[in-house]
Amino acid sequence: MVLYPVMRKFLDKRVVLASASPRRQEILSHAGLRFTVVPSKFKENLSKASFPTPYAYAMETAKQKALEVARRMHQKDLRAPDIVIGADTIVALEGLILEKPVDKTDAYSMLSRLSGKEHSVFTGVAIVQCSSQGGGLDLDVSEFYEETRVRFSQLSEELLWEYIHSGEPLDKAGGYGYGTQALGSVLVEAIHGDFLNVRGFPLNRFCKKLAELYHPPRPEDRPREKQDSIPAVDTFDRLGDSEGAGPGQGGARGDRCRPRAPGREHAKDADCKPSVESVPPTAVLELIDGYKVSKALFTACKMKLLDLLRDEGPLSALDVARKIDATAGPTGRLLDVCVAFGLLDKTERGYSNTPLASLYLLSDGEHSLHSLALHNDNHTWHLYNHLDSIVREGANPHQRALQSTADSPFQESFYQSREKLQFMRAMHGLIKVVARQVATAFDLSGFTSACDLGGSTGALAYELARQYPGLKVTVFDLPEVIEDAEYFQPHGPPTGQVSFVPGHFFRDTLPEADLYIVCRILHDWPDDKVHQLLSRISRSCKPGGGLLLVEMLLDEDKREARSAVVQSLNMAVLFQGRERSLSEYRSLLQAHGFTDVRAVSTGSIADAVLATRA
Ligand SMILES: O=c1[nH]cc([C@@H]2O[C@H](COP(=O)(O)OP(=O)(O)OP(=O)(O)O)[C@@H](O)[C@H]2O)c(=O)[nH]1
Repeated sequence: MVLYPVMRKFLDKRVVLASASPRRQEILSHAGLRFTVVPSKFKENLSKASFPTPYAYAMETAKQKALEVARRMHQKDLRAPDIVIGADTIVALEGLILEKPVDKTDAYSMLSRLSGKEHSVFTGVAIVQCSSQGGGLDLDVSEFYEETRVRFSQLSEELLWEYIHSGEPLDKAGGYGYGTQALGSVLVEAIHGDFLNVRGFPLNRFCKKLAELYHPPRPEDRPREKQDSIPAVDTFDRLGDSEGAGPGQGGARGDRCRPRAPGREHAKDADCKPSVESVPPTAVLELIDGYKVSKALFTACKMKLLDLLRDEGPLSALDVARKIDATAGPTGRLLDVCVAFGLLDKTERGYSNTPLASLYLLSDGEHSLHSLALHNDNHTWHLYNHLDSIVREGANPHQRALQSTADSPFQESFYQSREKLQFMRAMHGLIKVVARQVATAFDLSGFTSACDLGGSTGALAYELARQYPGLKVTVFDLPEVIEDAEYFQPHGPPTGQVSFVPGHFFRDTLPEADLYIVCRILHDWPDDKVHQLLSRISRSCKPGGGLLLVEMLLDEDKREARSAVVQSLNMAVLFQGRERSLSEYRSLLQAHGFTDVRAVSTGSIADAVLATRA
């Protein structure tokens, strides 16, 4: 699936990533870019002292990596790719440039320097546009860098060595890895900027750079565009031109047939008919096939194939089929789909789980989304068969049959059904993957008591308690939820910071707290119910108290934040709710006396919005 609209323009281009970094490959392929990996042979030995700044060094190294690949490919094939992307990530601390440690002692020296301090991570990126004509090679290089500030906790010797012995530091700039799959995240106290930049590739700025390179805005478009925005796909025309000016050669604008996303043609382009060459069908075909891929994932989860491969893998398709009592041919094909979508690795020894599957798809992992997959398969999937009638009539057939009293759809639809525990596990997994980012999005150390309304299993409450030892958190949820919350308690001795109180947030008195939290609750409801709940919170919240909303934020135009617009449709399918943009939440909050509304985008399944009771 192509996630970033700009990437679609590159589907028919030969794009090469001149990097052996698995993280760069992961970031770009998740964003929907199709590319071939050709690791650069450039020796990273430029003299650091000859560069005025650390980022100038990173940009030059990135450029040399990309140029080496472009030239080598041209020599070998007499045809260079269309675009070569190179990158280099470094850590800079007090004028010192740290790259990948050469061994454990080097890792120790880097990490002990970083301990207790703030440093910068710079990634230099070079985009080399190639055109080969008459045997020659024209190269047009564009470079940029991104900076992210990272603060480390004070690290004990024991923690340092334990981390070094994990083996993670050795292939990473500065000797540490950051991100949900990286152990090194435990070392990081705060981060300011693009976290993907720390992992090796600043995706957001990369897309903006592509926008700048391939289509500077036309004068008549300019007032509509925000300074910092990523243009939508229909502004990327130079890449799609089959003839005329090539990359870097300029060319008159507006006088050529400009391919646009279907349905987005401007009136004046009506005579420029899109063709299968200028608008390839790939994106539509991928959309048509999307459900097959989801179903393959659900089936792999339902058959516990990933658990099997964890316990007994690597296994051949035949062995897997024998062990699950299935037919070898289709089993192999199901496994191959999992390989193609990054869930499994396939070698001559057989199939095994990738880190992605190990972290999120085992049935019992700490961050398992296995139950979420099963819940989608067992419940949500069927509702989508009624999407047309939901769109027509405004509610799913389940809701219409129940004629639910508008303030208790959850009780009827999940918590009083056999699906209750699976639904709780699904939601628990979802919150766990974002809990740390939400808990640290703002400094909440000034609050001493918090109440998580509809806090379910306590997934966020326990994370808040971990991050803020002085904070006591009450989870307020329906009695039938609270009675099962004990199954989800984290391992280790209880600290007494988290307690559970049964109640209904539309009917019962809310527990007292300095900070109220509503995490993925408001999106379940239409505006009138949201007003009702905010008004109840506002009455309980003392002046100066806080309200932390955790929701996926739509962009203001509701067209770019893809997962949020899909989730918004999903809320209509499930509960007659919807996702909202920051300005919509701001007006709702202000209407109930909350001011100083600030938002932090986590880049994950929910963003964080903090407001203060005036
Ligand atoms: O949190 C993380 N921080 C950094 C990384 C990885 O660190 C390396 C940085 O090294 P470099 O830029 O020189 O890239 P290489 O791995 O050598 O690959 P090239 O072939 O492009 O030179 C990079 O892999 C980051 O992704 C990380 O993984 N997590």
